[in-house]
Amino acid sequence: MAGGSLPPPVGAAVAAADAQAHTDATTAILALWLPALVAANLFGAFWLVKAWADMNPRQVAALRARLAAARRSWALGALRRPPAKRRVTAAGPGGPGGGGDAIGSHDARVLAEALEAPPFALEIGTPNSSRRGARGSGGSGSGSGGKGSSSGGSASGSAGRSSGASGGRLWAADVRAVSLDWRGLSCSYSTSGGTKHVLDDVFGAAEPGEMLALMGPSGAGKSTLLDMLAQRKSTGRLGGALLVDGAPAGPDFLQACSYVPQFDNFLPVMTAVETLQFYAGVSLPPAWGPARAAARVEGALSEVGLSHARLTLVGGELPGGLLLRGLSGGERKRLSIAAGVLAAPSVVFLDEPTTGLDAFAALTVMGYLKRMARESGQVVVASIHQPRAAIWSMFDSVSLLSCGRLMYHGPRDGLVPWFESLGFEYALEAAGTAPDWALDLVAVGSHKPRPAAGAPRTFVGFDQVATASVMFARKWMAERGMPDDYMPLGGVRGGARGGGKAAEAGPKAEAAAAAAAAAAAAVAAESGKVVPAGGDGGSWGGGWPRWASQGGEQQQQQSQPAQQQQQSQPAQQQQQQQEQEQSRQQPAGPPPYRDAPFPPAAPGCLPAPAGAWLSKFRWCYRREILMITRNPMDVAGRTMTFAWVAAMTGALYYALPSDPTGARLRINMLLNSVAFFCLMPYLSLGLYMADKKVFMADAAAKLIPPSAYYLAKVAATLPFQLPPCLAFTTVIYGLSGLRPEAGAVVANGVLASMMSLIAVQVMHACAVAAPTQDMAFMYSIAWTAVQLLLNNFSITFREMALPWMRHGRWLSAAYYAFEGMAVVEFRGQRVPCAGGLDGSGYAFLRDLLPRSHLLALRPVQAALASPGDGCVIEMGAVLEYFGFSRGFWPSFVMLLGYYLITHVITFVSILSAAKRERR
Ligand SMILES: Nc1ncnc2c1ncn2[C@@H]1O[C@H](COP(=O)(O)OP(=O)(O)OP(=O)(O)O)[C@@H](O)[C@H]1O
Repeated sequence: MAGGSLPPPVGAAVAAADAQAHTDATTAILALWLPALVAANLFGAFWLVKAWADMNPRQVAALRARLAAARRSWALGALRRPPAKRRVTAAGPGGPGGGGDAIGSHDARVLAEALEAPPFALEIGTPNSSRRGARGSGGSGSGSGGKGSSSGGSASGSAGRSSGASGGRLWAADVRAVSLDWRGLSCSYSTSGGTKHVLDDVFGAAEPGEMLALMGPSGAGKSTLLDMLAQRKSTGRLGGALLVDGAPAGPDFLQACSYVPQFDNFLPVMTAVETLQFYAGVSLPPAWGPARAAARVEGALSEVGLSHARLTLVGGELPGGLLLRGLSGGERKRLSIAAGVLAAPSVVFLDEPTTGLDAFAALTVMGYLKRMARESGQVVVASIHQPRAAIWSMFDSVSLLSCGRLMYHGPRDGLVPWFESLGFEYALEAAGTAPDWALDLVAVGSHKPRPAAGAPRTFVGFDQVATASVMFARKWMAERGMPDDYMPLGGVRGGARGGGKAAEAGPKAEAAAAAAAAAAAAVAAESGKVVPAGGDGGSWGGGWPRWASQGGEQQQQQSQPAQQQQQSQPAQQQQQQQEQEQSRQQPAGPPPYRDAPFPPAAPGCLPAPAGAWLSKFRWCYRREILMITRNPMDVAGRTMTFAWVAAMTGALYYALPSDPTGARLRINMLLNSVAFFCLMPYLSLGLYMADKKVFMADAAAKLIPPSAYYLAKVAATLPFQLPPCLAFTTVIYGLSGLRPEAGAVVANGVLASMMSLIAVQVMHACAVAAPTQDMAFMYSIAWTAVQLLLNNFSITFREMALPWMRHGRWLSAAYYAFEGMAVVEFRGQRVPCAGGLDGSGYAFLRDLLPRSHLLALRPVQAALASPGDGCVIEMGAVLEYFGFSRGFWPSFVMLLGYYLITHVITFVSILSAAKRERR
């Protein structure tokens, strides 16, 4: 900047007034920033200590005990003697606190209990037969199937509360025993390569107290089948029927079953007991009341052997990378199971419950499940990979899949005999355990070599798999006296499938079918043990078993080539209506499962019991509070970061002068603080992404209505979002010495808070709407760029050459906040200039008008130096330059509208995320 000589200011009165103003401003500065900074740090420190205390209950209990002991000693005057050392533990209602040793011995005890009697030598084929007898359903045996399936569904409810089963177990008395029967389950996807069939005509059944293993090579369709049975599947073209006690599963089935995912979504910062309390709160009927729910929680902890760890954090990685020590893998899995069975479901589905566990932990977990099924009559269906012998022996029955086809369903001990009957040889020494052998046998794929001469034979190719599945279907149906019209269809349905590959119609498929027929004939001829049954004996090699209740037309409908199946929607609807009409006119006959849409009811449309919404809201709110306050990076971290960045920024702009130079710096600082509010919420993006995962898991389990979740989140987070922002703006305001009027301080704080809330909300919306974290970053960066560029500062809207770009102001919350804050700061503010321009102001004019001879003239310089007692500078001129006119209220209303819109966008994104399948 060019220098310039400045005549000395004149006017003693003006100088005195300036000095007084300066003193006042300094007082205002000190009155504002110091308390704000101290308060922010105390606030952050409080939550930091609280987070530590909440997450270390044992240490806190020990500390308290020490303090109490010290107080007692002091009271007794025995301070001189050191108190005797004693081990202090946090004894909770579930039992005394324990260390790692206790966990091991406890596991061993629980395992011993689980193994104590029948589980490893179970009666095959008729598990829990005494229970079924007690139910009085008189027909739910696995042999009934089809028409005769379990007609006594309603009676089973009460009878299922087997008194003998309870044995003191908490959930046993509340479990309503049910039998399941699934038929013709199919799932296919439209892919770029054509229709991909991942499940085809899968059937099966499970009885109360039965433990069923879903097995198959990778990609065989286990998870898909599990999801369909658990009514969680929402993508793909689904077909088939699920019967519960002989009747098509209704919406209430969702409430009667629970699903334990492979990977839980527990919050690392919650203890085991808090986690179960939450799940009890959202899954138990409100009518239970707190006392009964609490008893159920403690009982469940004790059932799965976690009483000793009730106060242990779940642990794991917090968003941001902080690792919390917590439950071991096996304990976590048991907690998952406890959460799944809290509401005493009739059926428990588990996706790979042993994956990731060591051998002993896996055995312990399966031991719990076995005992639970045996004692409470729950059906337990678990997908499992290569179970070790001890675990295998706990299962009553097994469903073996390959390439989406059912290879076997039935008693565990029937698996080997079935495949032996097909001509495959099982030798324990060479093949390992039965499940290992069966998996090797049915796994097919391009990389599977044909067995060498003399080596044990296995399936090679999808065609053999398809053939064997047809043979098994016939055997299964025949054994159960299923309707005669259940026949494999003759001919080829246009698709050869294998290893999850998309089906292709056409000559290739026909060739495959021919090969299948040949292979089947070879297998049958070689073994000489299985003779294809049915009227179309020669055609089974390429055909598919089909459920058909009304003869040929319906079979035809299902056996159409893929392109014919994709009829126009109205035509399909018309046909469905006709079929429904037909079935109504025929009172007798097979159950109308074929007409039942799958899933039977729109997920998430369960009638919520009265008071359930409020109760779920309360539990979600509680969980949110724990999540926020226990993560040191959340409330505490954010508040302190805001406060210290504010202190640094304020120090940069310390005590800005009230002159034209000061005006420029104030404008810069206001814009910087707005930009800061746009950037700081990036701290929360990871938190929101992690939170979304938790919500989607709960939504998939239909545990929490999105509205309850969202409102609870807003209610819990809002009070914690405001303090950091207020601390930031107050510290900066004070240090820089902005307009020292109470109204201006409040207005600035409100506008800054709105800007901060909007930015945080935008991050939340991006996290929810984006499918991945990278995409969420892209969305947020796009928004931030708009805020930083379109705020009327570096280029004003009227200066933009492209007029349409000016409409960008509607997207810029930063613009409204900046405008409002600038107007609050400058409107109506007059700075006395009786003392004349100071050196920098004069130099500024010289820079602005370098060639002006006027400024060099002595009279002009004298006038600038001493313009007279009435001289004032109108700071509002700054606003005119930027074209700012909206004051506090219009800016506030614009920001409020913006904020509400971001909430609407977030909520709509949450609704859409809740519908997405979580796989
Ligand atoms: N949305 C989808 N679109 C296309 N194919 C899909 C889709 N979801 C699943 N699949 C395919 O369905 C097949 C079966 O998947 P599924 O997860 O049920 O197998 P799995 O037996 O559980 O496998 P794993 O043991 O490896 O988990 C796989 O080939 C998979 O690629």
